[in-house]
Amino acid sequence: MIYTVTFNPAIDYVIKVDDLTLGKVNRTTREDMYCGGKGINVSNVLANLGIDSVGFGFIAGFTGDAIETGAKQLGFKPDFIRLREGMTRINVKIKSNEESEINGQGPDIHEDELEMMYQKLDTLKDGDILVLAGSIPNTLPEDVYEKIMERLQDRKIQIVVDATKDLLLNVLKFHPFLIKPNNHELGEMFGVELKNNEEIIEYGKKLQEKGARNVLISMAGDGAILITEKGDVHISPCPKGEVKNSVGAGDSMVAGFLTGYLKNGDYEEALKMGIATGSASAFSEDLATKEKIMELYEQL
Ligand SMILES: Nc1ncnc2c1ncn2[C@@H]1O[C@H](COP(=O)(O)OP(=O)(O)O)[C@@H](O)[C@H]1O
Ligand SMILES: O=P(O)(O)OC[C@H]1O[C@](O)(COP(=O)(O)O)[C@@H](O)[C@@H]1O
Repeated sequence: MIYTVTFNPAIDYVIKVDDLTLGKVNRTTREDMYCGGKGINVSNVLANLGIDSVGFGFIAGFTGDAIETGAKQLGFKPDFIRLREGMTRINVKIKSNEESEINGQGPDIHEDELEMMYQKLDTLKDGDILVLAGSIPNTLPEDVYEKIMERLQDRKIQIVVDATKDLLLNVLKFHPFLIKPNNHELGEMFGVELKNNEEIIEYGKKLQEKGARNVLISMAGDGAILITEKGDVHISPCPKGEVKNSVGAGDSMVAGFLTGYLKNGDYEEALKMGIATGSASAFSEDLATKEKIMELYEQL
């Protein structure tokens, strides 16, 4: 079974505003609301691709209720822990002349509530896949993903981590199966700006030296680079098209990669499915449908 963990789910409020002006009343020309948060997006797109998953995470308040109901409609099994106080965040994504995002910090998670998550994770078995994705509310220590991986290290569970900075760097010693920073996040981790593919590969390999097995670096409209545990480097462009909403493109790429990999363990196939799925989400208002993914896959 595939399990996704979203410590910090969100309602994504995606609005279009002509010529956003700070300090003035702006009016939207379009608004959409989606269940979001990185693990939830991965489960959503896996469901669109016909693959079952269970969504773990923390929810709170009426926005949390909406996430729980939404998950069932999206086609994956919600198994969220309800926090006793606070509110699942609403992340605002503004599409204007530029794209801007305001992501909330999320509700507090108390020690006993975190313990409930550890107990759920203790039920995972050899052969399961676990996706740890997204930020954590800022009341939690930056080593929480590390603690989860340490706890599971004796089981044959393939773990994917999609997070940034220390949350990601701290887990590398436990050899995650896959990590997926984007090129900017990769540069930030080392305090450098990466200007070309050679530099991206050089720094991607540093994450491998620190313990990651496969490193997938997404580069938005420039495609992605995969550095595999076998030492191969695959560089892939992505299809061209009209970008409608790139929120969740990275999460979609993770779902596509896993779907491709699960066919027969082939990394080139995984990358191809990852690219097609990421781009299918970027070219859609909502996340990728199977039909759109396969249309782009055929073009690659
Ligand atoms: N402008 C775009 N045009 C085509 N594909 C895109 C675009 N933006 C994202 N994608 C697809 O989604 C993948 C992940 O996008 P990216 O923006 O790098 O991830 P993240 O959302 O994690 O920052 C890319 O590798 C690509 O396949
Ligand atoms: O947990 P974080 O890092 O704040 O990210 C949460 C946001 O990321 C998303 O999952 C989108 O992620 P990507 O665009 O990187 O795929 C949104 O749905 C959500 O609002």
